[in-house]
Amino acid sequence: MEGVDHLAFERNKAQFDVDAMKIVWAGSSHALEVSDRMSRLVASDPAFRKDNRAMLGRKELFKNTLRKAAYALKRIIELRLSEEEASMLRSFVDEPAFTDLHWGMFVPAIKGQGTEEQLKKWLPLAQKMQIIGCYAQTELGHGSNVQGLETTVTFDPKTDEFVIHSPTLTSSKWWPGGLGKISTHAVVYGRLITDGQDHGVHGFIVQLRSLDDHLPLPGITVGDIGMKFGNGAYNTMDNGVLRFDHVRIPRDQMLMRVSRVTREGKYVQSNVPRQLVYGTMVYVRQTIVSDASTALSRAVCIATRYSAVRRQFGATGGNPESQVIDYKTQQARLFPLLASAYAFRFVGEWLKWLYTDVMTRLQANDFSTLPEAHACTAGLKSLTTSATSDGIEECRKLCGGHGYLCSSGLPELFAVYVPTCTYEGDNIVLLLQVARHLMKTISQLGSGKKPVGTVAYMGRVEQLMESRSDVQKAEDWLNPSAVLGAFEARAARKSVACAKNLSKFSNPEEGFLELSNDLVEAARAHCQLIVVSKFIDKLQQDIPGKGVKQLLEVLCSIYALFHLHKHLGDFLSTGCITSKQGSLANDQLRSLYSQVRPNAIGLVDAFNYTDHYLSSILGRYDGNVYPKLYEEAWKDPLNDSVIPDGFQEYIRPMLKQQLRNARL
Ligand SMILES: CCCCCCCC/C=C\CCCCCCC/C=C/C(=O)SCCNC(=O)CCNC(=O)[C@H](O)C(C)(C)COP(=O)(O)OP(=O)(O)OC[C@H]1O[C@@H](n2cnc3c(N)ncnc32)[C@H](O)[C@@H]1OP(=O)(O)O
Ligand SMILES: Cc1cc2nc3c(=O)[nH]c(=O)nc-3n(C[C@H](O)[C@H](O)[C@H](O)COP(=O)(O)OP(=O)(O)OC[C@H]3O[C@@H](n4cnc5c(N)ncnc54)[C@H](O)[C@@H]3O)c2cc1C
Repeated sequence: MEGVDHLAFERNKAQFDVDAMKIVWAGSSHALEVSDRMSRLVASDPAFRKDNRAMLGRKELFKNTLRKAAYALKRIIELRLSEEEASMLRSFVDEPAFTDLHWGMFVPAIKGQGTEEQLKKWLPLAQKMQIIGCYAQTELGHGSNVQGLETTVTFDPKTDEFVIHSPTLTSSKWWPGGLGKISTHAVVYGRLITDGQDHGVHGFIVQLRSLDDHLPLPGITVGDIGMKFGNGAYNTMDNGVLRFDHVRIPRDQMLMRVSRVTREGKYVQSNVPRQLVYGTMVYVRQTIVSDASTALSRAVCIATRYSAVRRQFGATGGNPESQVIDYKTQQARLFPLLASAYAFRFVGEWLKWLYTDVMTRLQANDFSTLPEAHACTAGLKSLTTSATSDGIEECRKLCGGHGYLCSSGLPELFAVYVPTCTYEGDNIVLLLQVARHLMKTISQLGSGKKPVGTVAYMGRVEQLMESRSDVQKAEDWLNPSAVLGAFEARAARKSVACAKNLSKFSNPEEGFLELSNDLVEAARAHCQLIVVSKFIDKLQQDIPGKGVKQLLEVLCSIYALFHLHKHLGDFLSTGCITSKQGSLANDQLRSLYSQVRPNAIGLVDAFNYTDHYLSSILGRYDGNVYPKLYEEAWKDPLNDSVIPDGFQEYIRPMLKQQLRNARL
């Protein structure tokens, strides 16, 4: 029935102030107001329609993305939107596009690695979109190992230029988004060579295409790398290939904040650490953590609403069948994902703070927190994107057969989301970076250097190696200090075990390779501890609204106890808890799921997503699923005609032949 809220009875069950929770989710009343306004603006404009994406061929799909990007910019200018509003509007357009790389990587790379002079020259051009840029780091043969890049950038003192060259096939730039067809410029990473000396990888601003006719400049070969996973999905993006044949750029197009080359060809390093060349990745990894909460909450919103609509079995005495959300197994799969979405939101908020703090310190030449920022962004990017990818797929399964339909919104969400496990650093490679940080922290404990930030607990390692949980009854697990104690002890013990095993190797690098699986597990345990502790920290804040804080406490406990249950082997084998305590945690989880149940719809409504943004019939706000699924089926191009193309040509003759054979 059109106009009827089929989920109203669920909404009436909520025991908390949903509007207040919306503010907590958005981060502030201001952020909620802006995101609400921008999402409605996009949803109400037919130019941003996206329900036909899965049906479009690559060329049509891509052209459509270009149209939307140009139209979005036109609206941003017409409506005089602020940077914050414009960025929100682009995110609600919800279609991967070259603009993501322009705003998300090209502009930040210039901002982070350019000198004042370079900022003055390039930023206005990029900000007004008079040029369009991408981030060209990865090569056909080299992605994770940035130091292994082959592209050469050789200084020619005669002309005061750099000569960029792709010496081998494997040195071809491969993957950069926006590069394939649209970008006019790129920040290109290559090995800087002066006077025959290789100074390692540096970034350079390079013009790729003419601003007059958009043709590649001399010496440049550029194109798209081809279709990617899933129909529609990430194929709106022109991931590209790029080769240089001795292309010349002026010397002042080297990004020179970290180091520079003088007119005479002398290589001069500034006082900032070399790792700042990797700064753009740190920035983007931080944004990816917040985006994880957005992607996961979308999937959870769809699966939760549909689980309340869907009924199976249990019809007794003329009553309808049971809502599948009432099955304990459904709750045990769904509610930890709901809790994870909130957990990632808050750890994302904290990571943004950490990043901003590091940036402020860098301005004052304080580089002390850079290793912590690198380890946290790398580890949390890895943890949250892996969990979100798995979570989206779990949500698809939670929706049964209908989840497999494109109109559920889940296949496309998965296909667009899953490469986050690879881009901006493969998730295993990044966890190994965290492990290095942990091993270094442990190795420095004896020197009296006090660990700070997220590794501060390592300073209590002796106590944590001995500690025993004092949980005696299920409710004791609601105590944040019981949870923190267990997670800290597990993380510390896993790291210490790795460090002890590493010390048995005469060659530490060999040991690191041999023990890398254990190191990855230790890094994961450390990252889970960060998520749990930042959720607990969030709850120390003043959170207004009836029942809001109480529900967040429930979700925090679910996040922690679900992981304790899932990784029980870790907690038991390291002796942090007993098997009895493990089973009490499980008892507590069941009770927590029951507390979430009446509030489940309210908790996903608090994400404040429009139907346009969700693009899911199963996740419709009004729960009017069946009539809309039925209606949608008839829109499929296969249903344009009763008899499909190809039937007369192939199937009718085949049928006839088979009938003839049968009569013989
Ligand atoms: C339904 C439809 C839904 C639609 C939704 C639509 C919404 C839009 C969706 C999507 C939009 C997408 C927008 C985003 C697009 C992203 C595109 C992706 C871009 C990319 O992938 S860019 C390329 C990224 N590449 C990588 O990440 C490479 C990974 N590798 C590395 O980072 C490094 O090589 C390394 C860290 C693995 C190793 O480096 P290296 O060998 O130099 O280092 P080590 O020797 O190990 O360490 C040396 C030293 O440096 C420290 N270090 C390393 N990295 C950093 C750093 N980044 N910052 C600071 N410090 C660093 C390291 O710890 C060592 O320190 P110590 O010496 O030990 O102290
Ligand atoms: C959709 C998408 C968009 C992208 N956009 C851009 C872009 O805009 N700009 C850009 O420059 N790049 C981009 N990339 C490239 C991306 O950054 C790389 O693919 C990523 O960094 C992973 O590197 P790789 O492909 O070399 O993987 P590999 O390193 O080859 O990984 C292959 C396997 O080897 C394993 N492995 C590698 N090294 C180690 C190790 N040391 N120890 C243990 N295991 C290891 C990995 O875990 C993985 O299982 C994009 C990629 C994708 C998929």
